[in-house]
Amino acid sequence: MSANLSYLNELKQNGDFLTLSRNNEWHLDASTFTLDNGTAVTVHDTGVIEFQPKGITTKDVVLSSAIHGNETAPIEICDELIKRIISGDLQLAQRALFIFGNPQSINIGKRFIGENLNRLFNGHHTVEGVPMNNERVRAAKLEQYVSDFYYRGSQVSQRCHYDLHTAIRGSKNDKFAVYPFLHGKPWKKAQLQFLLSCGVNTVLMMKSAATTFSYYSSFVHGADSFTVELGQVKPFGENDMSRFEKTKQTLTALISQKEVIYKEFDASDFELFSVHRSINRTEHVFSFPFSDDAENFTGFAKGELLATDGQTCYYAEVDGEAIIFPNADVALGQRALLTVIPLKNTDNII
Ligand SMILES: O=C(O)CCC(=O)N[C@@H](CCC(=O)O)C(=O)O
Ligand SMILES: [Zn+2]
Repeated sequence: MSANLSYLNELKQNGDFLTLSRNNEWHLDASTFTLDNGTAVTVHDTGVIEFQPKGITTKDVVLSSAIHGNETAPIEICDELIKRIISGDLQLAQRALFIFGNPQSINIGKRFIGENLNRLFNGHHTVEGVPMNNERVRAAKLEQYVSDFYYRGSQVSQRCHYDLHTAIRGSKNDKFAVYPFLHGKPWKKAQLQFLLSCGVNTVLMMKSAATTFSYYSSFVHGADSFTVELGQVKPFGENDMSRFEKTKQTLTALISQKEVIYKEFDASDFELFSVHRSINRTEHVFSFPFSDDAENFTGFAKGELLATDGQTCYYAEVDGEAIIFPNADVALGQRALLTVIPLKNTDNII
């Protein structure tokens, strides 16, 4: 065995792909092996591991976490699933690709190292005149791993991608998902039912293209794709894992069952929002009038101040315009705030 693949025996023994990835922050040599139950395991790179069960599958499932390294609960969920699969405790019925996006940022407990990885997808990693850095290289590779995974699958399989995050602030609606812009295609009840089963009853419908991982897999690969916010960010060891039980069970069923039957769609189970606008930080002097502990989904009355960007003041345009992801520390040119309003027209959900 090549010296670089000396990790294989240990991985087979302990299934600890997370530690292996954290010990190899930006690169790990590829390798493959087969579990006793016939599932083929392929390590593509650090943080990127694929499972192909024996027999016919109907879904190609991508589960990503650590696109932001300090968002630990999703990392713990995926770590547990990977260990259960490698130990043989969890037998898969569907193809699955797990991604720990940014192992070095996990190690330093920060959102990112040099640049926010989730602003670099859909080709934004490679821009003429902008120097590459580790995150840009990683975003390009992650796109390639996802493309290859979907292309190797059956072209009639359902593609899905759940990019698991936790939010910086607390949220009135603790768990919520971002449905990437579908360019006029309908939203899917079946996906909303999957989210509900995960404990996510709040969904924000985006209305423009984005540079996020979930938008990339949705737009480029036609995947049913979401950014899923599973609560507030916490360091390792401080997550109350009982809050993620429904999510874990639903993800487990998704990859281990041939078919999963969800509850019938009922619009009253959900709080659906339409993204009203995105406010970017364009000036060094940028501030919010509310405190750091103001929660996501806090609503403002029409005319109330929402943000100040240099000389520009942004006021709520409609009663109840609510704040999502306010962050005054983003890089210049990036999104500092989303606002949402209740979704009025649900005709486009099939
Ligand atoms: O709480 C925050 O401010 C950010 C949490 C987070 O990382 N959210 C994602 C959302 C991506 C999307 O809009 O689909 C992000 O900001 O990258
Ligand atoms: Zn995040």
